[in-house]
Amino acid sequence: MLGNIKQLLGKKSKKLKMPIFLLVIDSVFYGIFIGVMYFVLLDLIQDTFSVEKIKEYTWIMIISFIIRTIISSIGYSGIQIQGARAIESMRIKMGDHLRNLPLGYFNKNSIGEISNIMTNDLQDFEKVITHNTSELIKISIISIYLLIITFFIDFSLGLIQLIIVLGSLPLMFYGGKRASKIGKGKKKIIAVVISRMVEYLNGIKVFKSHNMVGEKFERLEKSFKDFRKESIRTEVAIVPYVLAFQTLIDLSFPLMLIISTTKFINGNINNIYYFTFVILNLALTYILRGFSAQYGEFRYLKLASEKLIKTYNEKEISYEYENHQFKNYDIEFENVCFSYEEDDPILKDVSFKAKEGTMTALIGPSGSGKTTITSLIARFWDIQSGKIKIGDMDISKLKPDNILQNVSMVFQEVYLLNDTIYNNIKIGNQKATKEKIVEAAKIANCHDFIESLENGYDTIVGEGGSTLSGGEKQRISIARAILKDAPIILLDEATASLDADNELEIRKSIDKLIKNKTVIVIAHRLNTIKDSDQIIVLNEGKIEEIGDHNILMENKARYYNMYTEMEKAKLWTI
Ligand SMILES: Nc1ncnc2c1ncn2[C@@H]1O[C@H](COP(=O)(O)OP(=O)(O)OP(=O)(O)O)[C@@H](O)[C@H]1O
Repeated sequence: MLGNIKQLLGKKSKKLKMPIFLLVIDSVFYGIFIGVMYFVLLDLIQDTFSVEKIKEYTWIMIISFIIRTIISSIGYSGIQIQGARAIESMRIKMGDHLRNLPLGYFNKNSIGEISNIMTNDLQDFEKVITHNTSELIKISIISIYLLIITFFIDFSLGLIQLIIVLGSLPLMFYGGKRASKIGKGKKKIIAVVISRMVEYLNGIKVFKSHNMVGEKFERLEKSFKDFRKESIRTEVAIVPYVLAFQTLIDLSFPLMLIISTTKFINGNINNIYYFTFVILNLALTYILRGFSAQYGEFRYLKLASEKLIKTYNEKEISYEYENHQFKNYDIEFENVCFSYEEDDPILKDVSFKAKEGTMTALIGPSGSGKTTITSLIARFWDIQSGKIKIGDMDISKLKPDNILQNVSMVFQEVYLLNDTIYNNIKIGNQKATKEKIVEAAKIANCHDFIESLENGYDTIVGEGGSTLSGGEKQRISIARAILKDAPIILLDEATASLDADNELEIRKSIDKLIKNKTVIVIAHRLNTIKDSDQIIVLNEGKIEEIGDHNILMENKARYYNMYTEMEKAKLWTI
C-alpha cells in the first residue's frame, strides 16, 4: 500500500512522512501511561507510596498528556491537510491524464466507471491516507511495543502471547481478503448506479416525450436496490471474521491471566512482574480488538488505490512535438486504415488531399465513416496504418493540444457549459476582449438574440445549454469558432432539424467562418456543397469517388445518381 501511495502521490507523499512520524511518536507516549501505572503498582506492593510520589506521578501524567495532545493534534491536522493537498493535486493530475488518453479508453469504460474513479475512488484513497494507514501503523507499533515488553517480563509468557496473536491474524487477513473480494462487486454496482443516473438525467426530456420516465426510473431504482444489497453484503461479509478475531483476542486475556497467576503462585515470577504483565495484557487486548475492523476497511479502501493506479498506468497518447508550427494547413490522408474495435475496419485505405484554403465535402450513407475522418484529423483516435498529415507533418508525432489549437469544430451536437453565454463564447479564445467576443457574436448572427435576453451576455445557459434552442446553441458555437479563428474548420452541416429561418442564419454565419480556411464539411444535402473544391463520396469506409461537382457529374456514378434524384425531388415539390 505504501508503494501505491508513493506511486500515486509522487513527491507529495514525502510531505506525509512528518505527520505520520508524529502519530508514531504519539503512540510511544502511550507507553508513558503504562510506565506510570507500573510504578504506582510497584509502590503499592512495596508499601513505598507517598504524597510526594503521587504528585510526581500526577505531574508526569499531566505533562505527557499535554505533549501527547500537542503532538497528536499537529500529527492529525498535518495528515488531514497534507492528505487533502496531495489528493487535490492528484485530482488535477488524474484529470489531465484522462484528457491525454486516447478516446478508446472512454469507449471501453462507461461514464459511471470513470466518474466513480474520479469521485468515490479518490475519496476512498484520501480516507486511506488521512485515516486508515496512520491508524494501522499506530496500532501495529503499540502492539509490537507491548509484546516486546512482555518478553522482557517473562519469555514464556511473551511467547504464548505472541503465538495467540499470530494464531488470530489469519482470521483477520482472511476477513480482509473477503472485504476486498466482495468490495470489488460493490464498486462495480456503484459505477452502474452512476451510469444509470447520468443516463436518466441526460435523457429525461426524451423519456418524458416517450412516456418512459417510469420505466427508466425502474431501471435506476433497481440499481439503487442492487447497491443497497451489495453494501449490506460487503458489511456483513467481514463481520464473522472480525467477531471471531475479537473473541479469540478477548479470550486470550483470561487464559493469560490463569497462566500468569499459576506462575506467580508457583513463585516463577515475582509480584511486580505479575501485575505489570496483567496490565500490559489488558492494554494489548484492548488495542488489538480494533485492529481487525480497521484492517477490513483498509482492504476495501485499498481497492480504490489499485483502480487509480490502473487508470494512471493507462498509456497516454504519445507525441514528439508539443509546439510545432505548421508550414501550411494542407490536410492529407495517405492510405489510412482505421478501426475503433479490433477486426472491424471502419476506414479502408483512404487517401485524399485537402489543400489549404479549400473546402472538401464528405458525403455518403450513414455509417460510411464521415465523422470518423473528422475525428482522425483532430487526432481523437490514432490510426492503425497509413499517415495523416497537416502541412506535411505526420500528426501522430504531435501533441493533440498542438493540433486542436489550429482546428475549430462546429458540430450539430453542441455542448455548452452551465455558465454565461459570454464565457461560453470566450472558450474559443480565453484572451479575447469583450469587444472581440461581441464582434464574434455579431458575425455569427447571434448578438441580437443574446441582447434580447433579460441578462444578455450574462445569461446562464443551463447544463449543456438546455435553456436555448438548437439553432441558438449552434450559433453560439459558431461564434466560439469565429473567435478562435483557427486555420482548419471541421464542420458538420446543419440538418433539416432546424427551421428555415434558423438555417439561413446559420448558413450565413458559417459562410463567414469558413472564409479562407481549410474546411472539411460533412454534408447532408448536396445543394449546399455543390461549389466545394472537392467532394469525397464515401461508402463502407472506402472512397468511391473524388472530384468537384462537374467531374463527379461526368462520372455518372453514385454522386450523379444522388444529385439527379435530388433535382427530381425538387421538381416534385414545385
Ligand atoms: N466511438 C465509436 N466506437 C465504435 N464504433 C464507432 C464509434 N463511432 C462510430 N463508430 C462506428 O463507425 C462507423 C462509422 O461511423 P461514422 O460516425 O464515422 O459514420 P458517418 O458516416 O458519420 O455516419 P452518420 O452520417 O450517420 O453520422 C459506424 O459503423 C459506427 O457505428
